[in-house]
Amino acid sequence: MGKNSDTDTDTAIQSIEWREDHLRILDQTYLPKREVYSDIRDVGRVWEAIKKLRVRGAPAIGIAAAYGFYMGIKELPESTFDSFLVEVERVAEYLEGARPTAINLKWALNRIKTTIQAHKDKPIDEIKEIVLKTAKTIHDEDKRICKKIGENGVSLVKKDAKILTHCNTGSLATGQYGTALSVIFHAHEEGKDLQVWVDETRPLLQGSRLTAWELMNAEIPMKLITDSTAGSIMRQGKVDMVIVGTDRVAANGDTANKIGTYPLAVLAKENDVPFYVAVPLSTIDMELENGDEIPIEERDDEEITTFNGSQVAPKKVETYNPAFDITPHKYITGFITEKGIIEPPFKESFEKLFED
Ligand SMILES: CSC[C@H]1O[C@H](OP(=O)(O)O)[C@H](O)[C@@H]1O
Repeated sequence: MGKNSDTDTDTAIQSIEWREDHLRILDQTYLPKREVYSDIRDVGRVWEAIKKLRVRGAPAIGIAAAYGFYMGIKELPESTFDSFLVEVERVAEYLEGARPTAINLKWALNRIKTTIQAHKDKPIDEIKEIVLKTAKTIHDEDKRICKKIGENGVSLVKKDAKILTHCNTGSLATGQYGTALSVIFHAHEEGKDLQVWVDETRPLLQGSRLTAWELMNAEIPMKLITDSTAGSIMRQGKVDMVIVGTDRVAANGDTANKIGTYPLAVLAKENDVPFYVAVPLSTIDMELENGDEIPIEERDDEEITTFNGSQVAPKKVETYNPAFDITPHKYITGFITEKGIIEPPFKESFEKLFED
C-alpha cells in the first residue's frame, strides 16, 4: 500500500476531526501544495469553511454542519425549551444557507433537530451535550457507510478496469474513504489492476488538486485529463466504467453532481460505458420527485475569470457559474450504496430501501 493506505482506518486521510472542544479541518483550498489544518471554534467559521469549500463534499459538509450546530447553541443561556428552540432554528437556518445543493447539510441539521425534540423534557445543558453526541454519531456512521459503499462497489470493477471519475469523492469529501473513490480504494486494496482517469474538474479543479492527491498518496495508477478529454477516450474504448459521487439524488434517481457530470453521463451512454453513482442513503432526497426540483448553487465570477489569482478573462465579463448539474436517471446504470447496488427502476428500489 502507498503512503496513505486509504482503506486502513488509522492511516486514511481525515479531513474533519472533533478534538475535545473544537473542530480541526484540513483546509482543502491549500491542497495539493500545502496541508494546512485549521482549528474552528465557532459556528460562523464553520459557515465560512463550507461556503469557501475549505470543507467540501456532501457528507463532509453535513458532518461539519452538525459540529457547527453544536458550536452555535452551546453558549445559549439556560431558558425554556421553546425559547431555546427559537435559537436552534435560527442557527440551523444560518448553517443551511451556506450551500443549497448538497442535501447532507439539511439532512444532518434536521436529524439533530429531531433529536432535540426527542429530549425536550431534559435540561437545556443536557440537550446541548446530546447534540454534540449526535454530531459525533453522524461522523462515525459516515465512515462506516463510506467503507461499505467501497466494499459493495468492488464487485462491479473488472480486474484491469480503467475507471473515469469526476471532481473529488474521496476521504476529503466525507468522514473517511469517500464514495466513488472508496470503490476505487477498495478495488485497489483487493489487488485489481486499475487505472483511473481523473477529470481535472473546472473551475475549482477538485480533480487535479484533490483526487490526484488522494490517488497518488494511495499509489493508485492514474492519469489526469482535462474535462474535455473524457469524451474522446470513451469513444476510443479506453474507459471501462465511470463512477462519480453526488450531492443530492431525487426520488426518481435524477442526480445532482459537480458541473460536467451530465455531459459525462450522455457520453457514457453514447459509448456504452456503464455509469455508476456512489451515494450514501443520506444523500437521497425522497421529498423531491425529480431533479428539476434540486436547487443548483451558483458561484462567483472569479472562479471562472481568474486562475491562481491571474485574470484569464476580460475584466467585467459576464459569467454563469453553476456548481452542479442534473443527470437524468435514464443515463445512470446504477447506484452504489451502503445497502448494495441499486438498479432501475430507481424510485421503486429507493422506496423499498427506505422502508427496510
Ligand atoms: C462525496 S460527495 C462529493 C461531491 O461533492 C462535490 O461538490 P463540491 O466539491 O462542490 O462540494 C462534487 O459534486 C462531488 O461529487
